[in-house]
Amino acid sequence: MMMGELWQQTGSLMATIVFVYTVFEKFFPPNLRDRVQSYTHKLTSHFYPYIQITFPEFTGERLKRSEAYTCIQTYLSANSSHTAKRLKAEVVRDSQKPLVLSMDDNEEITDEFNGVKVWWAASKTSTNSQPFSFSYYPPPDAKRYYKLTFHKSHRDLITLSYIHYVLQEGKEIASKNRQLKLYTNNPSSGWYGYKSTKWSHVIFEHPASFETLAMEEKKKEEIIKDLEKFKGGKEYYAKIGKAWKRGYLLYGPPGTGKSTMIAAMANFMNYDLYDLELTAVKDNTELRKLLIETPSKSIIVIEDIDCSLDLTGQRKKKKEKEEDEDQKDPMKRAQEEENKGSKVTLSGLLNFIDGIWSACGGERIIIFTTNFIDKLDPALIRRGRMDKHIELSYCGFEAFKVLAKNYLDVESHGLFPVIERKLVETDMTPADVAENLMPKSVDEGVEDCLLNLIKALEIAKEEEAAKKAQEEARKKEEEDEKEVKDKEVKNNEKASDDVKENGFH
Ligand SMILES: Nc1ncnc2c1ncn2[C@@H]1O[C@H](COP(=O)(O)OP(=O)(O)OP(=O)(O)O)[C@@H](O)[C@H]1O
Ligand SMILES: [Mg+2]
Repeated sequence: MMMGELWQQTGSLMATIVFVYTVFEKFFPPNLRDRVQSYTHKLTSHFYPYIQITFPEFTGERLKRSEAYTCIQTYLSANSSHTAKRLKAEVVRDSQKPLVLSMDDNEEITDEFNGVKVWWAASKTSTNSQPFSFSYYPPPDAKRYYKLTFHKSHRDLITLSYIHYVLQEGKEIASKNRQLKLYTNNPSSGWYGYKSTKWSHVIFEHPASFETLAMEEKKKEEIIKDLEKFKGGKEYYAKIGKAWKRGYLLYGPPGTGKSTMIAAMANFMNYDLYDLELTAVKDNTELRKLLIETPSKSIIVIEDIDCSLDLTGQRKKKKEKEEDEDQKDPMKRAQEEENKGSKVTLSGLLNFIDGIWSACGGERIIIFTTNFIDKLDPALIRRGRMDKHIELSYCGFEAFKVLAKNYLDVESHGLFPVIERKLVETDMTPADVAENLMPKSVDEGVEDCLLNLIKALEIAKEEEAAKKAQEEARKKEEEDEKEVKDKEVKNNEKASDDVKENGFH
């Protein structure tokens, strides 16, 4: 205990002073106490070799809750729940833990930093005007604070390093414990009312992780390393003079795990997700306002970017449309323009990704997904904007093994070699493989499920072959038709040449 340490270290005189001080603090009215405190401080500072720093819960004129106090509380909660004898339990908003334990008022614990011992005390002062209060509960206007005590010979170490370390650790622990959120953008018509916001959120509780994600092990490790490097890259990005952000382009057929990978990334990084629905964004100004509001440690996602907007530069049958437009009455045209929705342009999006706006907040990941990478404008996906392109493809044997472990809890089986062969011959998405691995009834065991998958792979192969044959037949038909047409054209040309020749004779 702190008191015991002081007895040993500063002798009985000091202890007496501290004892008197404590008695005064507990039993005397505030105004008298303040005076006594002032005298005892003067007296003790002659003998007392310790420095004390207090961190009040509320600071400033508007009494904002101090960020330092919150960080210290989190740090001490993580460290004190094993050592402190009196704890208080609270339900904290947005925390993953059902109950958060922290040291109770007037409790003290010790901590060590680089071999140096410090003392933390959770205290409160009362500004209650009543001189004596015997109520069990603290008065409503009690002011809480943490008090850090350390020997004056360690002044620099504590003030320059330890406090910084505690605040950083507190932040880190809080960010690990908090519940992740999934945000979606609101249409701008609802941005400015009472309590309205640009983004709505729900708690994000997707169970996806890199462990359960079915893909080649090597590729998975590469992505994990890339994310780790990004997370710890604050200094690196500052050194190379680049905004601390990273862009990923996930592409592949439907059902290959693009959305699942985004969820796994959010869980791995412990970042909130901002799912940006571009079709609900009217123009580039709105886009900028939305993106500016995304804080650091967030992942901004634009799914199916090729479908979201006219970002590919491939305007559908533009000429036909323009001709139609010319004949429309102007009122109707204006109304349609209004209803058409988004006018976000490729350059608007690129400006944000590249521009100075994107640096606000820092530590942000931007992810685009698409089923058709070839459809995208190269400007959108060039390296530097989308730093890493990740292909998610049909299920290979390695990916299958992950799914078999997830769904059936098996790592090897006599049927695995058959499945390996069949997966090479047939394109099946991980989503379909997973579906086939799921037991269809309570009686189905591992082998039944694997046999179901083999059957599904055989059917898929037959269907693929039939489709291929159909496609080839269609192509052949087209070629035959073309040949007949070419022949006809040639015959007609020959006939007209003959007529011309005959005419000259
Ligand atoms: N690689 C994978 N690993 C684990 N599960 C997967 C994988 N791919 C697909 N799945 C399973 O299939 C379901 C659909 O996958 P997901 O939504 O991630 O596909 P997608 O690539 O985003 O498809 P789309 O292009 O249609 O959006 C998921 O819920 C998941 O259970
Ligand atoms: Mg998806």
